[in-house]
Amino acid sequence: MAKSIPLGAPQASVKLNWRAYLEMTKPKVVALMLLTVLVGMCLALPGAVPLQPLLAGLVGVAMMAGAAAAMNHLIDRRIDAQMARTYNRPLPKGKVPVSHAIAFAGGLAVGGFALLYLVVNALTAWLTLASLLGYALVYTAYLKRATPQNIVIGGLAGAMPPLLGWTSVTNEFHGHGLLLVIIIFTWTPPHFWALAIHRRADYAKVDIPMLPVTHGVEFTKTCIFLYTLLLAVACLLPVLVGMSGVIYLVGSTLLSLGFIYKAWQLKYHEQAGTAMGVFRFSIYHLMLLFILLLVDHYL
Ligand code: HEM
Ligand SMILES: CC(C)=CCC/C(C)=C/CC/C(C)=C/COP(=O)(O)OP(=O)(O)O
Repeated sequence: MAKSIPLGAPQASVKLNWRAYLEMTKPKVVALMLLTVLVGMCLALPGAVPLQPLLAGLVGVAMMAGAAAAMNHLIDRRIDAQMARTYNRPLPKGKVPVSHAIAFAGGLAVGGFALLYLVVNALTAWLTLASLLGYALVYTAYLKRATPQNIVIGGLAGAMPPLLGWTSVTNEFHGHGLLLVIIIFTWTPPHFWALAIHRRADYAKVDIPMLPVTHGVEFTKTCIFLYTLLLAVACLLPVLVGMSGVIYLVGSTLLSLGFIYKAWQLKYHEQAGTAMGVFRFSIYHLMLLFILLLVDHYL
């Protein structure tokens, strides 16, 4: 009987820790990014994607994106502790010591870079490192606290994954890969600002100059609406350059109309929960858009 307590307790705490480390990598965000990496890889080649760069590329980008997310948790731990959405994160809650989080983020970053550099190619390794630094340092440590355009500029780092997939299997830049980056880049402001409207008080409390705090909710709604129009144009680019066909055209047009409608509702007919509805829609929009690109490519 006396033995069952010491045996049970460490198991429980190891399990708890494992979840805390996973949480620091923002697994759902990284999962959607990996879908865009995969689509970048598939669209880059007419036939089957070779297995080695496919697997090593996905794992390497996942490790470096997870490292960037853990660095974001480290840098933001003090403001996270004060916001209702984030106070429960592993670092503010003391579930992971800061020194362990630094080692975890550093280890993931070095491991991911080495994997990409040695097994995939140097171009992808350096581009992924630039994305990591763009998100963890340029966005999190600087832009986030400096300007309401923080997520517009910083969004470039988060938009890079399809290009990272493209270079993983071709070892070269291509304009078509950049088009996919432009789509995610244009998608990011309506994605984030919808959430920022809902969480405006959180950001105001910790003095983070998000657009609804600095320019007001009405102005932010207008910007969201205008960005959904810009995104609809960006989503047509793959068809205009001949990369995608009718299946993608029809599907992406429906998604664009849906997003524009949601943003219109937010601007002119907001009810409780509309802003979070736009935020959730944005995630399904991007996921379905990239699935459509894939389906269209192979059918
Ligand atoms: C600078 C660019 C971006 C900003 C500022 C941003 C911001 C956010 C924020 C604040 C959340 C809420 C997280 C939470 O509830 O704790 C979120 C959720 C999410 N974001 Fe973004 N995001 C960005 C780019 C991206 C990109 C590029 C992707 C995917 C390709 C993405 C996919 C997601 C997903 C899937 C979620 C839901 C996560 C969950 O439910 O746990 N985001 N984003
Ligand atoms: C290598 C590579 C592809 C890097 C990309 C890294 C990455 C995980 C980007 C995600 C963007 C994101 C969720 C931003 C939110 O940060 P926030 O600090 O505004 O939100 P938070 O308050 O929820 O932390």
